[in-house]
Amino acid sequence: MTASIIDGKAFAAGLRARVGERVAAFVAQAGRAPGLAVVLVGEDSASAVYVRNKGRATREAGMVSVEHRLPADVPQDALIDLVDALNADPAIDGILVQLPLPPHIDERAVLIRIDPDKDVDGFHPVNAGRLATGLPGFVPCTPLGCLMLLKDQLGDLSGLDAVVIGRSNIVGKPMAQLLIAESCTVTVAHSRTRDLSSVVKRADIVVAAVGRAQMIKGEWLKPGATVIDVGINRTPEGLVGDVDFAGAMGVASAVTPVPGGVGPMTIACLLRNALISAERREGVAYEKGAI
Ligand SMILES: Nc1nc2c(c(=O)[nH]1)N[C@@H](CN(C=O)c1ccc(C(=O)N[C@@H](CCC(=O)O)C(=O)O)cc1)CN2
Repeated sequence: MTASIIDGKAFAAGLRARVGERVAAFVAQAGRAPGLAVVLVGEDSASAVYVRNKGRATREAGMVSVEHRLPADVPQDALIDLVDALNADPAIDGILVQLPLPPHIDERAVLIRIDPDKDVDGFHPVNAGRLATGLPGFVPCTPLGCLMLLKDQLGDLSGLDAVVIGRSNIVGKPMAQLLIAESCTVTVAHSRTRDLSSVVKRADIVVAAVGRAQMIKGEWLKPGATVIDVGINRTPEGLVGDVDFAGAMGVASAVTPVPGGVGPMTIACLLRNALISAERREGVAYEKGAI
């Protein structure tokens, strides 16, 4: 069996185009473009690339991109003051603080300060609670992108066995919540999970977000499984995911590649969340689930 490759780059391009069309409709109704503020602290080179790409994608979709670059030694209070100013700015619909933050800054203290209704990253505990209880809110971009790819691939997910490997607040936990909401039977595995290969073997859907290069082996998979690889690991051989891609291709029915799978969906979903935030804030009518 050779699996099909899930083309996240193409799917993300389609989503960005749909967001762009709806941004144009928003501008016609509201008389202004949605505004997205991105805050980068420090010099992390991967973060700098992601922030640049976010700014470009935001502008290409017809939105206003506001970028704030702060030095690596910025005091936490100054970062929080900036978040407060963005919360109060009526032209800003979405606020994102790029992670990771330097070690002297308490990430949670910063994220909790973002107005939940401008929290387009979906990391605020209020939005985590809304997701867990089925209320409308913002869903973190990477798991939202994974879910879109899964639904595009499989249609109705109800009743399927899903294993999420990783329990971070950014990917693993919200991914599990999204799959529960789709009526999957969900197992969350992590570094203490015993006999991980047997847990993975049961799964129709595998979402790997563990942060270890090529850890999930092809022979661990159930034949015909759909595999979503969230990992971005820089190795001497180049960028690889958390899944042994070649091995998975011989067993699974569909696999996301790295690069070109989940990564591009993260930025496309950020644009979607920023647009929805602007629509909600301006009371512009939108069709739920249409994007
Ligand atoms: N505030 C946030 N910080 C971080 C998030 C996030 O969602 N919000 N996610 C990641 C980084 N990230 C976006 O910020 C991100 C990661 C990867 C990609 C992407 O397109 N990856 C490409 C490969 C690009 C490369 O060479 O690195 C791919 O997979 O094809 C986009 C966004 C951590 N921080």
